[in-house]
Amino acid sequence: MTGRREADASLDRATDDALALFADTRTVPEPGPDLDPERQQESREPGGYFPFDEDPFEQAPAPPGREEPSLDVPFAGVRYYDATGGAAEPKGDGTEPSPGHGTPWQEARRTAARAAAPLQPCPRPLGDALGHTLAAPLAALTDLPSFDTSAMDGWAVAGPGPWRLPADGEGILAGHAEAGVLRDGHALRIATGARVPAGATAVLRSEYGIVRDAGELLHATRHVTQGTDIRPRGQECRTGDALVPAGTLVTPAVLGLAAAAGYDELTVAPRPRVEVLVLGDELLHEGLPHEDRIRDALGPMLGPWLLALGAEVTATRFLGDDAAALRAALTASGADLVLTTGGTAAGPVDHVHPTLGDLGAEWLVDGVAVRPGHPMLLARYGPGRHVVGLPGNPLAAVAGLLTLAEPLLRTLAGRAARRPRRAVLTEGVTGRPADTRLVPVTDRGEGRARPLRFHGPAMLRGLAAADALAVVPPGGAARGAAVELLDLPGAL
Ligand SMILES: Nc1nc2c(c(=O)[nH]1)N[C@H]1C(S)=C(S)[C@@H](COP(=O)(O)OP(=O)(O)OC[C@H]3O[C@@H](n4cnc5c(N)ncnc54)[C@H](O)[C@@H]3O)O[C@H]1N2
Ligand code: MOO
Repeated sequence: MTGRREADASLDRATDDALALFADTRTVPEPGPDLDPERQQESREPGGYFPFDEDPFEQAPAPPGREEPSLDVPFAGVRYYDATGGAAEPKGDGTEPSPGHGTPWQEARRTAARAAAPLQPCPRPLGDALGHTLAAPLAALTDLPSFDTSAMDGWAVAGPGPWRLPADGEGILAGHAEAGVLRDGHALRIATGARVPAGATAVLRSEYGIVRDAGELLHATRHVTQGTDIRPRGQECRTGDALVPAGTLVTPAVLGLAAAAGYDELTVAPRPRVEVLVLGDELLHEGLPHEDRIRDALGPMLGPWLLALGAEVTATRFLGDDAAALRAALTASGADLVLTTGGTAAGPVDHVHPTLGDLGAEWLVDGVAVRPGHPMLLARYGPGRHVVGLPGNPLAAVAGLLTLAEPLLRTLAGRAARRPRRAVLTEGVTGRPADTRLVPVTDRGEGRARPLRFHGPAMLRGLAAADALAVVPPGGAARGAAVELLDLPGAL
């Protein structure tokens, strides 16, 4: 235990330094638990239980026989596709890029962000604007408050006390102000939010006043100065002030502010329309996996995440491994973005590349130097018609969603880029020299992120326990190195 505490203390000390030196994350990994998916443990532990003082997601070396197959072995017969369109046959002359090469991860994200222009803004009623992006700055249509307002229940007073009260006990309620001038030396009951009458110099809270002389005179138990407990007109904003900039996501708070500032509708970028095409004959949509068939894990995941990314899912279609159906669905789609899952590699029924090639697609990103997810792709197959191909392995698909679909949707929806979040790793992460790694991590607080087990490309167990994906630069990162975190859409 002492050793662990000392290690934590030394990590704490390292945290600030490492965050300050964030740009330099390509530190050599220290020897430590091995997180390389090629060698990582599969998802079972003997008995399936963990002692309470152990974290079930703590890394552990892979027991023999449970390793994932190595990705370092070049594939025989793999087809490579050029970036200019169409499918290129393997040249077979040894000049093909080795699997794992592709567009560098950061460049792929930049390309995706620049692939499209923001959609045409449109007005939306407030009640229908949540989750959209403001296409114009929200400028106040009124001063806020729009009149001098009492901040407390009590009395509006004019000049120094004691003050004379009206014989009939009259007062002012919010929304019921009578025009009238309060004369010096007089007071009037007032409610929070009511308009302060002309002539009033302050509001005396009810707990700071005593009424004497048969209800005729008000005495203060605290000193009140000019303006006490009055919210002056325009205190929060003046008409025309920019309240939030264009590109802001319409949250419940933005809706409230817009209503307070006088809006009935907002000018927003429409949600990009996304059609999801789930490929694979092996997929089941209910019940237990059986024989050689498995449950579709992507259909249920992508819809909610796309919504959280600002998109509207117009349809989710299950096409099996049918090239003609894929071609027909792509051709018929009117979506801003078609998202396919599976079929991006070079297997006998991997139809995504050949079909896009047949449609004359322009390849914007064809493979990314990232693990998992390297076969992901982005192509344009007509004006304003984009397709992101996600690999079939579920964690690889999520890597593709956040690498290519997220920046493209952000641009289409006119959303401002978020400031990258950073954290230092509590464990070193190994990596291949040319590939960025995206590793599920939990947020340990104070800028620390703990890499999780069960992060193989075909696994979702680590991701389901994660707060974010850590972006580990090529070559890996040492314990204590600062890395960027990609928030998972559900946790935004
Ligand atoms: N010759 C090569 N083979 C493979 C390569 C390669 O470079 N050359 N890359 C491997 C990697 S890495 C990945 S990732 C996958 C990508 O393959 P595809 O995009 O073609 O996907 P599929 O082959 O259709 O499926 C892969 C895997 O994922 C399962 N899957 C598919 N869809 C779903 C779903 N909706 N829910 C759950 N699981 C799904 C599928 O059954 C396969 O097990 O290619 C490697 N091969
Ligand atoms: O490693 Mo693959 O790229 O499973 O995604």
